[in-house]
Amino acid sequence: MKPAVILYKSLPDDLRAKLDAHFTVTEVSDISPESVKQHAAQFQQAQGLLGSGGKVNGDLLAQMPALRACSTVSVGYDNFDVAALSQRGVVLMHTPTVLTETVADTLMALVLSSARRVTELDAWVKAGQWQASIGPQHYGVDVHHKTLGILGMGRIGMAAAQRAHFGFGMNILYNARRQHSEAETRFGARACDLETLLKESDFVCVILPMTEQTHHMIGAAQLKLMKPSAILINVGRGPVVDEQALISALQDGTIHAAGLDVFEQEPVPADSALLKLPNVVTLPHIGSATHETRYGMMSDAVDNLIAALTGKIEKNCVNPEVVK
Ligand SMILES: NC(=O)C1=CN([C@@H]2O[C@H](COP(=O)(O)OP(=O)(O)OC[C@H]3O[C@@H](n4cnc5c(N)ncnc54)[C@H](OP(=O)(O)O)[C@@H]3O)[C@@H](O)[C@H]2O)C=CC1
Ligand SMILES: O=CC(=O)O
Repeated sequence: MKPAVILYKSLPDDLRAKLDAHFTVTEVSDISPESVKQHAAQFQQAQGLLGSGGKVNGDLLAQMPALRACSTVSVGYDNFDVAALSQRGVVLMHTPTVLTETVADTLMALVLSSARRVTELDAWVKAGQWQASIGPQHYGVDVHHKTLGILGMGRIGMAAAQRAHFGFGMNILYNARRQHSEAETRFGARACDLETLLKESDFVCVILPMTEQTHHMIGAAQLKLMKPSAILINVGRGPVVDEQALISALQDGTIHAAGLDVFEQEPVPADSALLKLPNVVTLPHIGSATHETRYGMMSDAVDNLIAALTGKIEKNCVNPEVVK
């Protein structure tokens, strides 16, 4: 008999057919308590869970006694209580690598659009306000040959450094837990402590996962260390930056501007002060959102679940220590 799985994300037809060939699939709209209650029998029997969004914690695990593997369509896994999964012997699979280059492109888009005021001036032109030659009040700041500080020199950090170094001749600083010799050799990147990175960077780029250690790693004190001309970019996770402190820093000129793909609450509330600031570029968490990359992520997530439940896990496992 094929293992039962819960799917909480719509898949393209070919990937859904592949999943159906291996599993008995119940598709649900989400994994909210209401949805779990509505499909209680299927959740009880499911050995696998595939999707993205929604918390997978002790409460959900209690409703899924047969669960053996989760497969998330994301690289970040802060929605999962990994300790609880590991304690139960449930493997967690994710989709690193396939999205790395696309997210680095998004980061550079935020660097360029915040420095050159692309979205602000686009709105200005479309509002019919371009009536005469522009003057200094519309100028931006240069990106090329400036200093880019990368907070989190992992897969995406490396891809961002590559773009900044070779494409824009930028100096690269980085902060991570360990030394990244490859970044130093290939991109001339310099390892430094957080304080030095904040003080010396023209662009501070946050590409960190959300963990207990990274929560509010950038707060009022850290923003004060940045240059008044500096721009903060966040493509990691919203709660790594204290959003209230960021709003104050943007309002009082502590820093120059920000480019944000992620927020403390998503979707960002419509009345957030961030949305009223002209010196902030906001995106709706689109780091990996291209047709090609989202397809690749879903494809990897399907393969990951097949490997975890019916084959051999060779990559993409968050908690390999539970694999028997
Ligand atoms: N906006 C979006 O759509 C997307 C956002 N993301 C986010 O980006 C994150 C990074 O992805 P990826 O590059 O693939 O992940 P990696 O695991 O490859 O890189 C994470 C980096 O963060 C560093 N790090 C982790 N904790 C700390 C800490 N406490 N202090 C300093 N450095 C730390 C790691 O340091 P070390 O190298 O020393 O281990 C590593 O360099 C994801 O976890 C996700 O949250 C990812 C994809 C899309
Ligand atoms: O935020 C996206 C991810 O893949 O993580």
